[in-house]
Amino acid sequence: MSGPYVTGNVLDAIGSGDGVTAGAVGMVAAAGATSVLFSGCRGSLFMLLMARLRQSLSLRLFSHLVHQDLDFFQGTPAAELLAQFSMQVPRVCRSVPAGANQLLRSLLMALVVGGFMVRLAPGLALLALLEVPLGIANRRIQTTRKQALQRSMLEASARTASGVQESVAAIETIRTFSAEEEEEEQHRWNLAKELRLKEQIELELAFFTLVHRVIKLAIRVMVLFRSHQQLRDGHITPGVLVTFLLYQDRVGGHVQVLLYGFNEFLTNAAAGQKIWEYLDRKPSGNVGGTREPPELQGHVTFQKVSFTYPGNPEHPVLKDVTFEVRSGEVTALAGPNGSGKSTAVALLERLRDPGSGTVLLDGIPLPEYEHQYLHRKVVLVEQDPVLFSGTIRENIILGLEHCKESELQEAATAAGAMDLIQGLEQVWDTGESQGDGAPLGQILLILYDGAAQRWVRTGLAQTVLVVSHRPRVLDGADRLVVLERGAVMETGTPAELRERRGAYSRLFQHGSHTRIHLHGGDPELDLPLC
Ligand SMILES: Nc1ncnc2c1ncn2[C@@H]1O[C@H](COP(=O)(O)OP(=O)(O)OP(=O)(O)O)[C@@H](O)[C@H]1O
Repeated sequence: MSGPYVTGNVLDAIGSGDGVTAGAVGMVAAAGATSVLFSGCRGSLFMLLMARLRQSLSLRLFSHLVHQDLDFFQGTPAAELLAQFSMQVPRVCRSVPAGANQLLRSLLMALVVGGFMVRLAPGLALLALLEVPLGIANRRIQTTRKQALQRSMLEASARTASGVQESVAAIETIRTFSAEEEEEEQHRWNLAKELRLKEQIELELAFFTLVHRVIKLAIRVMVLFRSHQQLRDGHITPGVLVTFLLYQDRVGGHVQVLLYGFNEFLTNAAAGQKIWEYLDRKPSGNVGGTREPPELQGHVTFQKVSFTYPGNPEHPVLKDVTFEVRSGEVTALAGPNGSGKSTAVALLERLRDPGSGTVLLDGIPLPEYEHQYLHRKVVLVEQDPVLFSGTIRENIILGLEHCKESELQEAATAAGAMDLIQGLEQVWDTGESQGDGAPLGQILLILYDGAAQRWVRTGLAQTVLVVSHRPRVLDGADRLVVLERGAVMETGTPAELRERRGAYSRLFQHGSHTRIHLHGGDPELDLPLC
């Protein structure tokens, strides 16, 4: 801030014939050097701050999201969540602190420099500072327009991204209906809408910038005209005029930062609006209780359980369902497609909570159990195992960080997968499939298949609940629960139900157990759920 003041003094000294003194040159140099040093420190400190902020916001958002309920993920396109991590978090972390810093700095500079100008030449200062209210008015109109357009732009970008994601995810359906051209047309339309909005934003920006420049120029001309009179009348010296003009440039810059920066700051903070909404969102339902009994019998009871998916409230999926899964037994859940078997399993896994009724484990409602304890005790072996990137070891110990190496090997051996894995030591530790080895997916499928079959056969698990369409698996169970359209139709041993010739027998009548495999599954690979 002292730079223009020192420069003006040096000029006046030259003008009055005193010449340039070493002291005056030293002051100019010191003012410049100090300014350079401080801007360097400010820049690097802010880069460091932004990097840290980005890391911690990303981490907070991710750990908040993984605890949300499934309805949230069902109702939120994955592309929108990805966009938060890849675009919005970096944008907010880059622009918000930098913007706040710039605003504070410019506010301070504008106040101090404005004060200097008023002290140097009050009449000229009032004229020069006219730029502030005019600039604010111009900016305010622009901001309102820009914010509305940017909101539409964000929505349009999210629509384009989720359109691409949906098309990629449903490529088989698109191919089946030969709807490639419709998808292309839809994407073209989405892109065209984005482009139109972008053009409108840029045109408006150009117009309002032009208006601001014209205001600035007009004020500069008036200041020069007035300062000429003041110089002529001897109210100011040429040095004071130079100092004043240099300050006017600076104050103009800072006022611009205040006007434009504030708007920019608000826009960038608004880009983070979704992030704050996600961070504020509390998962619906009860997250978990505190019970961790040392012993479990494994007796499961569904007591008058009803359930409806929030996405389809008109269609109750489970209606007053009551059945037991007894400890030490293999109970099979049977029923035609869509009868609610997977939903019942989802309730037992607490992926969802019943609308009414209760699911009890050893007579205690599931929500009373501690979250991690429950998921260590109630284990789901899925038909299509999900593979995470990483090694086989990491995939097996998912959720069991403190699992010992010996336990890990025991589990793989019990599942009958150790021979395969031993032939592929690289995969076990590195996740890379080498040479002619089987791909990772195949190994884990065999691993899970083997584990599930063994549990059914040997009763390795205390209680087994099987969901299957395979007659061999159903007939091998101790007890059956037959669901139809979300209601329990029959329960009993396979022999009793075969004899009764009711809902269970209907399952095996010609064609009734043939599944339509939209996802390319194989009925013979239907695996038990445990
Ligand atoms: N996330 C969901 N949102 C809305 N409805 C759903 C959802 N998941 C399943 N449904 C519906 O709930 C009903 C029961 O589905 P569920 O998957 O539990 O049946 P299922 O007996 O396991 O069928 P399948 O033998 O084909 O696996 C079906 O009508 C299905 O369309």
